[in-house]
Amino acid sequence: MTGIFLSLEGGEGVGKSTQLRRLAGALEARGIDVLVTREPGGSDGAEAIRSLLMQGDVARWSPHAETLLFAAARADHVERTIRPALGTGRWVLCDRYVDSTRAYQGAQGIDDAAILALHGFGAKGLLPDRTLLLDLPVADGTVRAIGRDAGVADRFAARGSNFHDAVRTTFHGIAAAEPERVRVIDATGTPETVTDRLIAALADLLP
Ligand SMILES: Nc1ncnc2c1ncn2[C@@H]1O[C@H](COP(=O)(O)OP(=O)(O)OP(=O)(O)O)[C@@H](O)[C@H]1O
Ligand SMILES: Cc1cn([C@H]2C[C@H](O)[C@@H](COP(=O)(O)O)O2)c(=O)[nH]c1=O
Repeated sequence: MTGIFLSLEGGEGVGKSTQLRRLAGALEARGIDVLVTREPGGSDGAEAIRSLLMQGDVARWSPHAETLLFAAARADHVERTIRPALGTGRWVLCDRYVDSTRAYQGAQGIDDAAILALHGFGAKGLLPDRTLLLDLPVADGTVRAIGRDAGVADRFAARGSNFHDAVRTTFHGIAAAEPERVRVIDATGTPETVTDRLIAALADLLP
């Protein structure tokens, strides 16, 4: 029995965590056994690496070191959490995955082929069955995130709008290159409206 692997992607404050919870509820209401997880994190080792990645000065890690830390966290997460859950038939809903590395570390000059090679080694290349890319203008996501965090930004959110524009552009490039896996979801409007769009983008996978 193999479950379905879904990832939610997008920039800061677009509503991934909100939609992950709402989507999990909607799937459970259909009788689907769901595991909600996140990156970086999702296993004991990966959560420990998350603390290293999220705290401290913006320049704490070089882009190369940062990329390796994300890949190491993902390797542990996939091995200890994601594959076992999929193996028992559960649906895994993951808040960010390898496309975030391609977008965020890619925006710092890390080569996409190198990121995918690391992913091939660390996670044996596991990709989601469907990636839902929540799309919102950077300024709108920033307003949402500031409202949530009361102005306290982590190492990534603290970067400027040029960086976040590059992240959004890279996400769009991935979606254009892999339209079957990656669906762009308009993240404007109410949470209810956005959830309806997500469910529609999963119609072919639902039982
Ligand atoms: N559709 C929506 N309309 C208005 N506000 C929203 C909507 N969805 C989420 N929010 C609010 O925006 C803020 C950011 O949402 P959320 O934490 O889900 O985003 P995120 O994409 O997970 O952010 P990050 O990547 O920064 O962790 C929260 O305060 C949330 O309540
Ligand atoms: C998986 C992953 C994440 N990031 C960045 C993106 C975000 O700014 C943070 C995670 O914060 P969140 O509130 O949990 O979304 O980490 C990254 O740069 N590269 C990655 O692979």
